[in-house]
Amino acid sequence: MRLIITADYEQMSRYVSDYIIDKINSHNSTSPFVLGLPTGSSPIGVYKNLVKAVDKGLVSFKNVVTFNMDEYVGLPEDHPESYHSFMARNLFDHIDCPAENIHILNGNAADLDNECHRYEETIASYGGIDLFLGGIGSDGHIAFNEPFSSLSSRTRMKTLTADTRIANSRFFGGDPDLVPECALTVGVQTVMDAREVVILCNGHSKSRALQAAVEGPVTQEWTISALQMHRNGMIVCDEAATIDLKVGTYRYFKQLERF
Ligand SMILES: N[C@@H]1[C@@H](O)[C@H](O)[C@@H](COP(=O)(O)O)O[C@@H]1O
Repeated sequence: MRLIITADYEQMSRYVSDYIIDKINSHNSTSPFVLGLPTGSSPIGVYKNLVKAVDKGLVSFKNVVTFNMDEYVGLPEDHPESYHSFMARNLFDHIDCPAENIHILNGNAADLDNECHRYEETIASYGGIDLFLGGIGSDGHIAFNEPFSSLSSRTRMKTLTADTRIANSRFFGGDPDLVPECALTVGVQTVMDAREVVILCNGHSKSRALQAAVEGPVTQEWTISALQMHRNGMIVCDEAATIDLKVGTYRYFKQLERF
C-alpha cells in the first residue's frame, strides 16, 4: 500500500485530482475509463479541481463511466442530502460526463436486492472498475461498509451505525434521527475488485482510522484495512490525519513518497 502524506486538504485534493486527470488522459480511448466515486466532505476539493480542469479543457469525462459507492434508502432522489443531489451539485452538473454514463444506486427501488444485484452486473458489463476513489469514516468504514461488515461483501443494503448517523447528522440539521437508517452500498469486495483504489483521509477525526488502515491488522472491525490486501491501493492523507501513526511509520512514508 502507498501512503502519500500531503500538507493539508488543499494539497491532498490537488494530488488526487491531478492523479485522476492523468489516469483518464492516459487511458486507451477505445473503451471507457470506469471510475468509482464517493460522497462526503473529503472529495469536495477533488471535485472542484476536476470541474475547473474540465472548464480549462485539461480533461474530458465524455469517455468516462462512473459508479457511485452508495445511496441512502428511502430518501427521495431530489432531497438535497441524497447522494444523487450531492453528486449533481458537486460534480455531474458541471462536467461533460454523458448522463447515461453515470450510475448511482437507487435507494427507492421497489426491489432493493435486485437493484444491488443489477448494480454489480452493470459494473461487470463494463469489465470492472479501473479506479475506485473513496473516503474513510472515522470508524474506518469504506462506502457504508460499517465495522464488522464482511471483507468479501458485495453491493447490498446495510443498517447505518449510531456513529455514522451522528456524524452525518451535520447534513440533516444536526438531528441523527433524520439521517436514514439504511443505505445501499457497494461491498468491500466490490471496491477491492477495482484495478486501483485511491482513498482520501484528512483531518484529525480520521487519525485512528488511518492508523488502523496502515499499521493495524486486516480486520472486519476496520473495513478500510482490506486495502492492505489490494495490489494497487493508495491512501492520500493530510498531516492532521497522521497523529496516531508511529513516528517511524510517518518518517518511512514521508521519505519514500517525496513528490
Ligand atoms: N458513505 C460515506 C463514505 O463514503 C464516506 O467516506 C464517509 C466519510 O465522510 P466525510 O468525507 O464527510 O468524512 O461518509 C459516509 O459514510
